[in-house]
Amino acid sequence: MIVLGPNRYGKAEIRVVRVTRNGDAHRLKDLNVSTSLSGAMDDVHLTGDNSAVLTTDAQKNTVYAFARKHGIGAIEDFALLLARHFVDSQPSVHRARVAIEEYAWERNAGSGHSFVRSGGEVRTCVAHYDGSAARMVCGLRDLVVLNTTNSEFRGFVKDAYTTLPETGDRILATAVEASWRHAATPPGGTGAEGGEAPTDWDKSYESARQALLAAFAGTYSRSLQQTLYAMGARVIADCPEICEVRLSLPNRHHFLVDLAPFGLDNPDEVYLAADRPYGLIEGTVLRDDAPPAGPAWE
Ligand SMILES: O=c1[nH]c(=O)c2[nH]c(=O)[nH]c2[nH]1
Repeated sequence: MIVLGPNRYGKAEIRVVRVTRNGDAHRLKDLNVSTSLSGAMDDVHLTGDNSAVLTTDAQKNTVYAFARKHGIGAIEDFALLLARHFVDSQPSVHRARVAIEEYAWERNAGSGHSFVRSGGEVRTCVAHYDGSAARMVCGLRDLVVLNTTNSEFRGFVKDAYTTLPETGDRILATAVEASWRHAATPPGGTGAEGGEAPTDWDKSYESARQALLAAFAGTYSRSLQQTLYAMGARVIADCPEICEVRLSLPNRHHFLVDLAPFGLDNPDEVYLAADRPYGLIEGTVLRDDAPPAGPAWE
């Protein structure tokens, strides 16, 4: 017997730039939106009957039309708006997943209409909606951070292949990829179940980001693993609306260069920044009473 397993479909990477023109002070939102729908799609796959299909082309058009009609505030609100629309307007669509990346721009030279892309950091969110519950995962990637001290690494296993020397002081650097889960949001609302509503997604994002940065800077690190836990725990402690944090931290190794051949010492001043291979440290930090994640991470 051959059967159809889980399936979904949508439009990936819909690039939308929305300009809001308030007099001379323009605002810019630069997004990459991916939609993904699932539901009563068995016949589409099994018999070629497309009557349940809301085309990926229409999904793309909806993103542009909603950008015009509703504007774009916090990406989380835009993602929820789209996810709810697809499920609530189409009987064949039972679940929607809307993922958004936001690229940040800042004003250029104080101008109202000139912008400069800021940082490398990208803000992310993934909204899920199934007609009754909405789930939100927010996050960021490419947040590059570096400590010039307060990082050691020693006491590790020494097997036949271990050559790494122990160090009591090294550079610790990483490009943070983090995502954090909010509790389920009720239909029609943007808040979290249990009264701790992230009604202001921008504020919630900013406090999670600040918590990650503060923990990275403030932790005396005995390993990147320990720093990872400190960063996740700080987000959970500082942001009551967040119940789970997942982190992926590439260890951006900085090796002291041997300058002895040139008759020079190197008292922790000149490093080679290696790009690969790199250690990849990943982990999840969560409240022990976190509600079930459902499809939030899918
Ligand atoms: O913080 C670290 N964790 C490791 O597991 C590891 N492994 C390694 O070679 N260097 C490091 N650094």
